[in-house]
Amino acid sequence: MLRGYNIRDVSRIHREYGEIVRIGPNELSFAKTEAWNDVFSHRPGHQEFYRNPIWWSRPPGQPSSFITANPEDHARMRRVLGDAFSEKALKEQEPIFQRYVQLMIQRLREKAQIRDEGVIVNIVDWYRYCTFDIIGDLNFDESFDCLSNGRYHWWIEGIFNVFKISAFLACIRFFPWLEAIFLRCIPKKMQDLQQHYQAVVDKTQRRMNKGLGRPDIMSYIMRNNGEKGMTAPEIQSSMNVLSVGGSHNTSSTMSGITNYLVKNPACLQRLAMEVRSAYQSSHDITLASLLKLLYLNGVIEEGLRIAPPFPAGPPRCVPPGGDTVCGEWLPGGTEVQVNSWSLQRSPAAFVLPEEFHPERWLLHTDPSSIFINDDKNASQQFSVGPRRCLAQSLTYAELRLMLASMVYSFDIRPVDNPAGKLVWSDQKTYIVVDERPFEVCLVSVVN
Ligand code: HEM
Repeated sequence: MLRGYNIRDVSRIHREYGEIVRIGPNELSFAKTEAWNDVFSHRPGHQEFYRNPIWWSRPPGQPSSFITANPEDHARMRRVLGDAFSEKALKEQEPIFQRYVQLMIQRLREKAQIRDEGVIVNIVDWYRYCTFDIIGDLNFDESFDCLSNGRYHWWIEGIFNVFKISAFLACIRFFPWLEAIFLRCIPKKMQDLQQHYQAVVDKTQRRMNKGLGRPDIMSYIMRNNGEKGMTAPEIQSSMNVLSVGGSHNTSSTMSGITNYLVKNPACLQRLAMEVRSAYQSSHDITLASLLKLLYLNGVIEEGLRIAPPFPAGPPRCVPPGGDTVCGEWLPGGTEVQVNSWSLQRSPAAFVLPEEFHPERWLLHTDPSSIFINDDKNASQQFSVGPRRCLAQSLTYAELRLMLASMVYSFDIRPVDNPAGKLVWSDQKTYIVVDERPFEVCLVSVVN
């Protein structure tokens, strides 16, 4: 786990020993579609499988958020948060998404126009600039200004350390007595973590002081926060989680998709043709119109399947008293995970699972497809059940807008150097994919 190869190790164990394997003294991994329902969905007569505290504990010194709350508090918080991610909210928030995606395109065009043969950029950085600027605006009415400055805000640089520290803490929690000792040994890191968190507390307070004025995430939280609402510390801590989860996962998915598109030029060409023939001008690209672009939507589904930003799936524990998963009885407290990486690349679920084929998601246009029997329900990057991602529509909208705007405005070409040849699936994972630089050449298209 500390080497960052846990996902691939578990995947290898699944290939060798089957769909249900033991990966720790008290831990099972499932690579079976049925397990999504058994572990995550609400099953009448069954208790909820609780979030595994080894992975989901409150970071030291921080209050509980919707991620770490017990079932009762979680339901209360989810009620408050829910409307912020409704279709109505998304429509109102569209100008925020448009502003930053257009700014990303404008900044990249400025760079690309300097030389006819285009410009080489580390696209991982640019997608992160865009998604973090969007979430800063959506959460706090304060962009992180990465796109305008062309570099990371200090708060974002700190996040990549937080993932590694969290993975390390999770390893240590397997030996509970070690955690307290470890935390005492890294006072500087703990101070950084606290300073990082305090910045969100301050941003949250500044945004709350502005009131309900704009239809961002905070305005919905404030509007819904009646008598049975969230406390100020719960809101601050939840905004912290949303700032990280609401940006890093999306930019990682965009980088993964771009990596596979560049290596599959026929797919990239088909996508560019679909997008460029659908619009007269980049200003016509709206969230509603993007829903109609079938190939674009297939590319995104395939990207989420083959380059998942959260490859392990959310870890859970069997409730007290025990329960069954995929027909197997497990005692209470058994740690379980549905290993999305293994399942989404399983030959039992998908034809040609290691290859990038957006067509597999277009069956309604091609009933003779070789992908007709693919088990689409195996790919569940947003999870299922009462704790599934609240922002699925928002995320798809953001991915569609970013990807369509990129291929509308640029020819994206491969770069013949180590960063250009990055193999996406070879990267390490510390809870999320530990992305390396990935370089592409962008050539401006005159539309
Ligand atoms: C590709 C992008 C994303 C992926 C793969 C993703 C994945 C997930 C997953 C797997 C969960 C469930 C965790 C669990 O069951 O324990 C979740 C929950 C959640 N996510 Fe996302 N997410 C993404 C983007 C976003 C964005 C952009 C936001 C907000 C701006 C967001 C907000 C949330 C919220 C509020 C929950 C609710 C969890 C709960 O009820 O406890 N996510 N996400």
